[in-house]
Amino acid sequence: MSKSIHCFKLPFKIKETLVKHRLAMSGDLSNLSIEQLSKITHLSLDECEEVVKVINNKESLYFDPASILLKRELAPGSTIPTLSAKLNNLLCDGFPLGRLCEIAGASGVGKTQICFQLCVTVQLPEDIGGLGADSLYIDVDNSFRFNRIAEISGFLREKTRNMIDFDEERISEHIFVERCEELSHLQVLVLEKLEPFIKQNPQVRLVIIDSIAYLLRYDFKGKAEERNALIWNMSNKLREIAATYNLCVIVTNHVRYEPESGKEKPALGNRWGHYCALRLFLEKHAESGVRVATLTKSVNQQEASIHFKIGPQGVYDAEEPIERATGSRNQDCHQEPLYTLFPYFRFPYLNF
Ligand SMILES: Nc1ncnc2c1ncn2[C@@H]1O[C@H](COP(=O)(O)OP(=O)(O)OP(=O)(O)O)[C@@H](O)[C@H]1O
Repeated sequence: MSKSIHCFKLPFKIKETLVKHRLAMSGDLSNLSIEQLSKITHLSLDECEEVVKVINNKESLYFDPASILLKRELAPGSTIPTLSAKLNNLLCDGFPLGRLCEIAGASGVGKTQICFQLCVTVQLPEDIGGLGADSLYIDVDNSFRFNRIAEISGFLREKTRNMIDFDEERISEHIFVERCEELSHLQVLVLEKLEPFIKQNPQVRLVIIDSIAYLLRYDFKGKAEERNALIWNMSNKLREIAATYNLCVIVTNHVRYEPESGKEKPALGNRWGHYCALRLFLEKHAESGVRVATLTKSVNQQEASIHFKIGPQGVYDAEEPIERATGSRNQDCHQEPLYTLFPYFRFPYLNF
């Protein structure tokens, strides 16, 4: 049986390299010679020999110590930042790799705008602390607009004084888009096609499904149990893909009115809420027009809210001061605007 590479006692750096090249399961290595492995991963022949030896030892059973997980969480480029410092702070520096995250809210609150912005910021180059990565956008409710993404990248190009290559054409080459109009298509995509695609495209570190609720709420013809089983299978697969390949999976979700509380809650039922590691709930106050993002679920941050705005650059900070969320890795981020946006960046003149 194929096991996660993390079940084997190998140095952290080697495991990270294997995962980066989408060799995250022992089965992925079974048909590769030491030389082929070295060619793909650029690990030395000695290192590849060690990998093959350890993986072929069927008796070995190993669990990563927490220190290794900590190393990964603190590594530069372990999150995808937005262009709102407050939102990044709320999320502990941005949307985390390795997790299934949800952005929920009513129509027009800004879910898609955040997703568009992340398709740009995930491409920030590695040499300045970004991921230099690609994204896959699964467009379920026909909301994908490249001209809006071009507007966001144009803003960044201007702000970074062309130091970062945010050329429209280049940006567009790093976003894969799949339009999905039927539930059966979404099902096949998530359960069967996504993982092979991720393996073939190791540069993809962000997968967006906008929205997961659209077809599951309105296109489902079967019984409630079948629908729940499908939601379970899809969320399980998405969680597994996020963790195995250390990428961020973001799904957007609609809201439903809950008569008991008189409030709007994320759709797809309470059980769905357990499946995501992080839930961000967006609201827009009808009278004031103020937009609020609330972190309602996180494994490492307390529940808190921030105000945000939407402009040509996508989401950005509203002026109101906010209380600092606990657990942020970047303790000085309130003093230095550059670092609030991109914690690991080294452009001293970037000031939004
Ligand atoms: N270029 C722009 N400048 C300023 N605001 C913009 C711009 N483009 C979109 N918006 C604002 O973004 C909001 C729409 O947000 P978004 O598209 O993210 O909605 P959503 O939450 O995804 O809704 P739905 O569930 O219906 O898809 C609108 O209020 C719109 O005015």
